[in-house]
Formats: sequence, structure tokens, C-alpha cells
Amino acid sequence: MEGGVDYLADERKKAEFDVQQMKIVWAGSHHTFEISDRISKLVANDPAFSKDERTMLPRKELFKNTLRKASYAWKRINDLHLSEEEASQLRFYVDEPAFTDLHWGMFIPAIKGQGTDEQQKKWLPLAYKMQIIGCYAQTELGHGSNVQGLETTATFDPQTDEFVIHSPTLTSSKWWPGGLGKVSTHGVVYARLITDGQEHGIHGFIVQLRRLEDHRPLPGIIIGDIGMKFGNGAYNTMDNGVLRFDHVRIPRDQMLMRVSQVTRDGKVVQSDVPRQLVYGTMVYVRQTIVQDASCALSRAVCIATRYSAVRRQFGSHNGGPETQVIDYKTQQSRLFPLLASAYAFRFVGEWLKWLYTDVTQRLQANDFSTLPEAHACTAGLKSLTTSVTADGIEECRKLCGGHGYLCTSGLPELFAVYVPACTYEGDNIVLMLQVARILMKTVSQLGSGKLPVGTMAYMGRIEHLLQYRCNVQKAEDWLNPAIVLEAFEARAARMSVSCAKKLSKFANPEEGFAELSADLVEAVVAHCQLIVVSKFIEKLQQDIPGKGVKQQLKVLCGVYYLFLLHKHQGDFLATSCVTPKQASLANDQLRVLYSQVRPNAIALVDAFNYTDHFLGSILGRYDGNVYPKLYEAAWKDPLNDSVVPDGYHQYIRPLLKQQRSAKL
Ligand SMILES: CCCCCCCCCC/C=C\CCCCCCCCCC(=O)SCCNC(=O)CCNC(=O)[C@H](O)C(C)(C)COP(=O)(O)OP(=O)(O)OC[C@H]1O[C@@H](n2cnc3c(N)ncnc32)[C@H](O)[C@@H]1OP(=O)(O)O
Ligand SMILES: Cc1cc2nc3c(=O)[nH]c(=O)nc-3n(C[C@H](O)[C@H](O)[C@H](O)COP(=O)(O)OP(=O)(O)OC[C@H]3O[C@@H](n4cnc5c(N)ncnc54)[C@H](O)[C@@H]3O)c2cc1C
Repeated sequence: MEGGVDYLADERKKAEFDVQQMKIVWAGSHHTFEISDRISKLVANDPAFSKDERTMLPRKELFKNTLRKASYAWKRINDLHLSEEEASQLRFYVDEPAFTDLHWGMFIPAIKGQGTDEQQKKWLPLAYKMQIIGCYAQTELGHGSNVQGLETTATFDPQTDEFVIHSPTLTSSKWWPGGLGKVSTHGVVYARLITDGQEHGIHGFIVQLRRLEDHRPLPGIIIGDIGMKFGNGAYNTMDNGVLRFDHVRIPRDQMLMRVSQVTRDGKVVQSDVPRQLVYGTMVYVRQTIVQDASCALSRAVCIATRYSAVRRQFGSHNGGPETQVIDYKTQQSRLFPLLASAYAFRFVGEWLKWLYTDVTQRLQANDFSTLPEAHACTAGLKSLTTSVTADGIEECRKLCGGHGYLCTSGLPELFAVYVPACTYEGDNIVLMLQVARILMKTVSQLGSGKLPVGTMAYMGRIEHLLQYRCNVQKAEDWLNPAIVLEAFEARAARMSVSCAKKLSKFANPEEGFAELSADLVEAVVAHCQLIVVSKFIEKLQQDIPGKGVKQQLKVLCGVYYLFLLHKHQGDFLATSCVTPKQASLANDQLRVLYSQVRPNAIALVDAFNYTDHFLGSILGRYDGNVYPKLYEAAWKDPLNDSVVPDGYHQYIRPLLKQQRSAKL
């Protein structure tokens, strides 16, 4: 803090809860808090990880700088003997998308999830030591969402006991894989398996792409970067790549063979694991993306909240200070639901991590029963949380007025890095439609004796939910979690049943599904919001120590669900889950909750425990010393290196001269 002055000190004094305890709730445990606190400071205090100028660097320099940071991060991880958890925190706080995200986040998980024990034994030690660097090469120029439509082929040659990997068309060029363009030595490449002239669906193959000696592509491989992406700096630190194969040969044992095996004589043998396990890496990553949504949203909210307390506009009385913009009710009604959503996504992410760990343990014991639930939850929640977060970051930019548009606010880069999360790892609409299929299947099986399980279990009470009438009579009734849950359950169930009824009128169910897909997506949103609300409420049933901490979380939970109820009141009214009067009472209660958040707002964002380095925002500085730092930063812009700009003599002067002579 400059000169030790904390311009937000008065705000911090208003807090009605134990911030330190809230930091632990946010981190998930004492243990995770300790690691994240220590590692974030380690990164922040190391000048080698400085973020300055990132948005101004030309692509080549930007990329080289990322390579430098990634290699230095790896050195620190080894020198300090960091654990896997500490190492992943370090990469997180370095806060620069890099090939390492795909190496650790997809290449290794793909081998772990789809490789046999033998394959894992061979490849994982090399990958763990980064003696090979891998990417996840699935998407092609012509096909991304439709994995079954991929064109790359892997044809078994029984003569040589090899697969021949080939890109038969331009559209079969691999296109997008991160880390592929300039760095990866290997990739898990997804291709159509062909043996003896027969097709056997999409499978993963470990393919070496570059020579380990001099990094040149192996024969038959064309490889490069796909070009600049959205925004300055941002995701351009990543070498998303293009890759073509011209009959590249790999040994048979480099097909990942947990799901199916190809024998020496070219027979395809299916194991007893479902074929969907080929998609397992995507399930894993979607789960991490849900956790990441709370990080990205909380970051934007932290910046917008601190700045809203610093910024003043209008309302000065007798020459006194103007009003802090955070005190405007409109500002609160845009900002506080995002603050509440950040907490809500944190808790649903925590739960999803638990679900994923549970599914993984079951899969290891050959119990595949919970795989559809894992797919539905990861797909649906990935879509919901990334869409809200991307929109939320943009809302935070607007909440910061003009200064939010400056790169030094940190928000433009955060948005540019974050927004592809709505597309990668499954386009959000495509994933919602996956959940819609599962919802419709669940509804169609009601009454068959097969009880819905997991997050669909509420459908088992369909008779009750179809008859449900909300009995809220006064605004405070909306603070009762049981009432809220039933209202959200009834809305989701009724929207699904309504879609199912309409679907049943189509002779061809696929045609019906396509025709009704927009309605189905709305039903899925209602279902996913119910999951988030219910996991927030479940969190509040835990023992949460610390003065006032649980109370603050109750307020945030109320803001989260009442905001949703208000925003989607059309759904609630159309399905007769609430009356117009009850919807209006919900909004009255929401306003009361906003005023309870207000004194705690700064402390609630301090609880994220972000360093100024990680936030990368002058508007979000911990000390609130915004104006002098904005002023100082402006002079560092390269345009201000000279008083008279380059190009003056060539372009400005002749222009001015011409104007003057025209006047004369
Ligand atoms: C990389 C790790 C980092 C993680 C991020 C952490 C953030 C850290 C912060 C740093 C900040 C910035 C850096 C960010 C780095 C991010 C890196 C981005 C990485 C992006 C990588 C990619 O994008 S990889 C490519 C992803 N591609 C897709 O997702 C494609 C989507 N398409 C599909 O999944 C499928 O095609 C489909 C599901 C849409 C359809 O498949 P298919 O046609 O085969 O299936 P059907 O619809 O017929 O369904 C058949 C049955 O299978 C069931 N099913 C489908 N999918 C699954 C599944 N995954 N699991 C289980 N079951 C599944 C389906 O329900 C049907 O079931 P039944 O009806 O019962 O038969
Ligand atoms: C930054 C970034 C990083 C990436 N990293 C990787 C990586 O490491 N490895 C990798 O393999 N891939 C990667 N990808 C690719 C990514 O997974 C795909 O772009 C993504 O799966 C979406 O597929 P698509 O591009 O084919 O979109 P499309 O499917 O072409 O989507 C275009 C539009 O069509 C709509 N649409 C498509 N199908 C349907 C349908 N059935 N019903 C209704 N609407 C539909 C979509 O909603 C969307 O609006 C990355 C992408 C990005 C942007």
C-alpha cells in the first residue's frame, strides 16, 4: 500500500463478519487456504512473473515471454520441491494461459483415463517430468462439436503392426488444440479407427509430432499456429495449432486401449467399459472449468466492488463528497447478484469436484452407473457457469464506467481470456442439448418404476411438484430454504414436463427435439439453476465457524436465488409456481438483502484473498488508491514516449498546413 494509506479502510471497518474465516470457507479448507495464500504471494513477489505490458507486446515477444515464464515456473516448482497441488496453484497464480495448461490439464488426464496400466507406466513418467510435452488434438477445421464427425483416420496395417494416421481432406486438419502450434512434442490425437476396411468409431492415439533433438516436425507432419485471437495479450499467449498428417505411422500400442483394444491381427475387442469413456477427459475438464468460473467471476466482481466504493458521482451536499456509486441501488442490483453468483459457483464447483472424484473411484472399480449423472452435471453446469461468468465480466466492466474500458482496469483482458470458455470444451448450447436429452429420457421413464437419481431425483416427486402451490404470504417467507427449493424444483419439473408433452406430439422424436430445442435449453437452464441453488443451501447446512460468516452466506444465498427468481419470473409465473404477488414479494425481500450486503461488500471480496498481482487491475487495488495510479500508468504508454508522435511530420503537419492554406 502506498504510504500505508488504505483508502478503503472505512469500508473494511463496516464488515459484520470474520473475514479471515470467510477466506477459509472460500478456499475450501484451512489447508487449501494456506497453500493458495503462500503460493500467490510467492508469485506476486517474484519480478520474473510480472504482468506489466502484456497487452502491448507484439505476438512473438508475448509468446516468447510466456515460454520464459513457463520454464521459470517449472524451475521454481522443482527447486522448491512443490507438491502437485502447490504446483497447480503456482500455474494458476502466474495467470497466463500456456501450453502447460493442456499438458497437465488434458494430455496427462487423457492418458490416465483412457490408457491401459501398461501405457500409463510408459508415458506418464515422461510427461510428469516434462521430458515430453503433450496436447489434446481433437477438434478439426471442419468438425468440433460433432466428435463422431471427425475425419482424421487411423488405419491399422497388420503387416507392420502399426496405425497409419492420415488427414484425408483440408477440413480434417486438426485446428485449435492449445500447445500444438509451436510447443508440443506429442499429442493425444483423436481419429476414426479403421481395421480391415471396417470403421470402429473415434479413439485416442498418442502421436509424436516433433523430434526431441531439434523440435522439427516428424516426416509427414505439417504443423503451425492458427493465428491471432480475440483481444490484446489475452489468449494469444497460447499457441493454438493446426496439424496435418500424411500417412504417419505409429506403433499399435500407441492407441489408448482402455476402452477398446486392437489385437496383433487387427481384431477390435471392446472392454466392458462404456465407449463414452473416450470422452472422459472432457468430463474432467468441464468439471475444472466450473471451478474456474468462480475464480474468473470473483476476480471481476472484486475489481468492480472496490472501484464502486472508490468512485463517486453526483449527490454532493454543501460541497461535501459526492455519493459512492456503490450506494446507488441500480449499481447494487447489478453488482451484488454477481457477487452472490461467484460464491454460488464456488460451492457448486466444490460439490462437482466431489462428484467427479466419486465417479472416478467407481469407474476404477468398474461401476459405471453414475457416468450419465457426471456427464449431465458437468455439461450443464459448465454451460451455465461460463455463460453467466462471461456476461458477468462484461457487466463488471460497465459497472466501472469509462475506466473499466482501459486495459489497466484488468477487465478487457480478463474478458478476452475468459469468453472462449463458452465455446471450448463443448459449445454451451451443444452441451445444454445433451442435458436436455437426459432430462427428456428421465421424464419419459417416470412411472416405469425406474426412480430418477442424483440431481434428477426431484423428478421422482413429479405428482407432487405438478400440484404444488407456493404458500409465500409475506416477503420474509422467501428466506425459508424449503419454500425456495420447492419453487425451483416445481419450475424445473414443469418446464421439462411441458417440453416432454410437446415432444410426444411429434411422429419423429428427433424432428421434435430439433424443433423444440430453444424451449429445451430453457428447461435445462431451470434444472441447472436448481442444482446451484440446492448446493448453496446444502452448504449452509454445514457447520461454518467464524463470527457472522454463516449469516453473510445466508444473505448471499438469498440474493442468488431471489435474483434468479426475479430475472426468470416469466418462467415462474407461466408455470404457475408463484403468483404475481409472490414474485413481487420476492423482489421486496431482494432489496432488503442488498442493503444487508452493502456494508459487507468490500470484506466479501477481500475474502477471495487475491493479491494485486493476480488481479492485475488498478481499479481493483486493495488500497483503493486508484486515481494517482491511473494517472501514473497513462504516462507509461509507449505513445507517450515522445511529446510529438511519430508520424507528425508525415501526416499531421501536412494536414494542418493544408487547412491553414485553405482558410487563407
Ligand atoms: C485444460 C485444463 C485447464 C482447465 C481450465 C482451468 C482453468 C484454469 C485457469 C486458466 C485460465 C485460462 C486458461 C484456460 C485453459 C483452458 C484450456 C481450454 C481447453 C479446451 C480444450 C477443448 O476444447 S478439447 C475439445 C472439446 N470438444 C468438445 O467438447 C466436443 C463436444 N462434443 C461432444 O462432447 C460430443 O460430440 C457430444 C456429446 C456433443 C455428442 O457425442 P455423440 O454423438 O457421440 O453422442 P450422443 O449425443 O449420440 O450420445 C450418446 C450417449 O453418450 C452419452 N454421452 C455423451 N457424452 C458423454 C460424456 N462426455 N460422458 C458420458 N456420456 C456421454 C450421451 O448422454 C448418450 O447417452 P445415452 O442416451 O444414454 O446413450
Ligand atoms: C480458445 C480455444 C481453445 C481450444 N482448445 C482446444 C484444444 O486444446 N483441443 C481441441 O481439440 N479443441 C480445442 N478447441 C476447440 C473447441 O473445443 C471447439 O471450438 C468447440 O468444441 C466448439 O466446436 P465448434 O468450433 O465446432 O463449434 P460449432 O459446433 O461449429 O458451433 C457453431 C455454432 O453452431 C451451434 N451448433 C452446433 N451444433 C449445434 C446443434 N447440434 N444444435 C444447435 N446448435 C448447434 C453452436 O451453438 C454455435 O452457435 C478450442 C477452442 C477455443 C476457442
